[in-house]
Amino acid sequence: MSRTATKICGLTTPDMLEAAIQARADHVGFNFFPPSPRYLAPRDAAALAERAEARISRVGLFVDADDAAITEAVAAGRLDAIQLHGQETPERAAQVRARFGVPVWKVISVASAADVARADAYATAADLILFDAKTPKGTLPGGMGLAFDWTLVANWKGPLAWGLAGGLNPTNVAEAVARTGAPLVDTASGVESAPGVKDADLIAAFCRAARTV
Ligand SMILES: O=C(O)c1ccccc1NCC(=O)[C@H](O)[C@H](O)COP(=O)(O)O
Repeated sequence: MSRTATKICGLTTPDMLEAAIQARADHVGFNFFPPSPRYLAPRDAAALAERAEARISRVGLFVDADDAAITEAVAAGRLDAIQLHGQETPERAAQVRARFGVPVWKVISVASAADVARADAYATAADLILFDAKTPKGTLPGGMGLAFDWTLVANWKGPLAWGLAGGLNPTNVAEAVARTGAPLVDTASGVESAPGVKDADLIAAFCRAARTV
């Protein structure tokens, strides 16, 4: 069985970045959605990206962003992948991949089996599906610390690589991996002491726990 990959999402400071690198996380997420408490302005992403270059993969998170916003962030954050966390259609995901030439991770917000089935439509449009919890109307589409029913994606045999997000933390991530077989796990609020404030010990504990399975 191969090692579970980890992504720490919503880093905003050099200390947080170093903590993720020290913990041997595989990816860090830069959040380019302005309403988020984890928002990173492109000029700040540039400084983090310089530190991160050749040390850890950088995934840029967007919610229904236009090409201009993605263009600025891809350059500033030296992005290795683009995570589409909004209502982007398969056509839009394919367009983003073609235009920016980096892998596209499409988030599918899950509350039912029908939501999981929506992933199939991205078979040729994206490179990875990230299953995350569906959040209540009027709230942020991610980063809310909400989990969904993991049995809906257990041992998912879809047409793409995949990962699991939503309410994962150092305490439950090993069980989540054991129960779903997720090859990649992603967390934001589960490794924070307050919204947007990452905790180095929690990041280390999360990465360690994800790899124990
Ligand atoms: O983190 C945010 O603030 C956020 C805002 C809007 C869209 C997505 C967001 N986060 C995306 C992530 O990749 C999170 O890791 C994922 O939603 C899980 O979050 P959490 O339940 O807090 O671990």
